[in-house]
Amino acid sequence: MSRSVVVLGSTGSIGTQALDIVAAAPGRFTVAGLSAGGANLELLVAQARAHAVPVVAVADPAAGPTLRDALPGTRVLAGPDAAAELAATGADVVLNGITGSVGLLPTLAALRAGSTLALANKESLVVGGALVHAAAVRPDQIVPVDSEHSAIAQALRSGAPGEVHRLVLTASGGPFRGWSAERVASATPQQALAHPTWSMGPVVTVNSASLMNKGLELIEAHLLFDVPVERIAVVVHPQSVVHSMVEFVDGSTIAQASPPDMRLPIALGLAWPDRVPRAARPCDWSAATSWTFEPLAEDVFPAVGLARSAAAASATHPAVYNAANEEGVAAFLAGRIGFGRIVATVARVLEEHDGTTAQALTLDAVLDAERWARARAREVLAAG
Ligand SMILES: NC(=O)C1=CN([C@@H]2O[C@H](COP(=O)(O)OP(=O)(O)OC[C@H]3O[C@@H](n4cnc5c(N)ncnc54)[C@H](OP(=O)(O)O)[C@@H]3O)[C@@H](O)[C@H]2O)C=CC1
Ligand SMILES: CC(=O)[C@@H](O)[C@H](O)COP(=O)(O)O
Ligand SMILES: [Mn+2]
Repeated sequence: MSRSVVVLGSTGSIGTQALDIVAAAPGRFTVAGLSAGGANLELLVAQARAHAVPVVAVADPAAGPTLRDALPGTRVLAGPDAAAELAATGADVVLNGITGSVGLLPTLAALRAGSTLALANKESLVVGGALVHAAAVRPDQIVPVDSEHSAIAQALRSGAPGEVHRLVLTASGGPFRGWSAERVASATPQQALAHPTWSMGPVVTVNSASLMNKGLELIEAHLLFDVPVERIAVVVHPQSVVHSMVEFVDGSTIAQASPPDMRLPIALGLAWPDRVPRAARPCDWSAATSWTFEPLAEDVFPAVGLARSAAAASATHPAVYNAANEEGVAAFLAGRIGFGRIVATVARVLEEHDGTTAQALTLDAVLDAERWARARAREVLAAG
């Protein structure tokens, strides 16, 4: 039977690839809804027409009338809550491909509605933490789409939870691998946006360059697989073919390998636990090739260490880690600050955060921490 799928962030890198997968597997999926920010209405309209989508959501309230004119017969939701409203409609699968912690409420809404959450929007899990788990109404409701976490989920099929010794996240190292700290500090947006192996949206690409992406992924892995951060290692693998590994207690390591192509983990996220035939090309074993692994230069890239400290500090520190970074990335891409100030600002704001002492994390506590971190980061960034 066809699976109904809602795609949040349909006009982005994850969203467009998800719709490619749906189009390439006729009869397997039905698109039940699309959502976007509103920056690319032409594409959103074209997608809605191509997939005969019954509901479209857009964050920009001013885009509502344009969409209603262009899509007669389609229900249009417009405004900041539109994505969460769409996520709550009870589709079989909600793919969250929104960028940033603005994806938190849609993530919670999808889980509460009982939909399988195919999660690319790692920020919502990192900032929401225990809240996200508490919103789930059944086990295994969250299926990772992030390539590393998809790799780990696949590798975990090889053993029982008690047999897992540690998780090993691979990192490409980004465009500044091998650079000195001084050189990294003055990198330009153009340099930061030139990822060596993946073509992705701008925020995750800059996060890869600063290794903040790997810090977020460390916390994401801890939350998804319930493995303490001390038992999650990060290793640099510049080819991005081994997407991560699980080391078992007997010394066996199971790795997942495929050329860097998000269509594979997206397809698996939509079809989990099944695989979609020909979702992506496999490795070519007929050509000579080599895979290399090296330690992360933690002195040049402190972001992963900061994530370890944030995860240990309190339940609201991860939200602060992410919010300060989102502010830093926006300022960097707007040309207001140098690259080195992104992570320096995250470190400073984390240090100043009091953290929650409450037993149970609440949504208000997360949103308060976010608001405080964004305001404080803006002050620090403006002060120069
Ligand atoms: N791209 C990749 O290969 C990978 C991405 N990820 C993660 O997936 C997520 C998406 O990344 P990516 O696709 O690269 O990002 P993009 O910037 O390419 O796309 C972001 C999407 O989110 C939409 N959007 C922005 N704000 C809102 C909002 N308030 N409500 C609804 N939609 C909104 C955008 O719409 P509009 O076009 O209107 O702005 C766009 O469709 C991120 O969390 C990223 O870290 C994880 C692994 C790999
Ligand atoms: C494709 C994907 O999952 C990205 O999150 C990827 O991880 C970015 O690569 P690096 O962060 O390892 O450079
Ligand atoms: Mn990733």
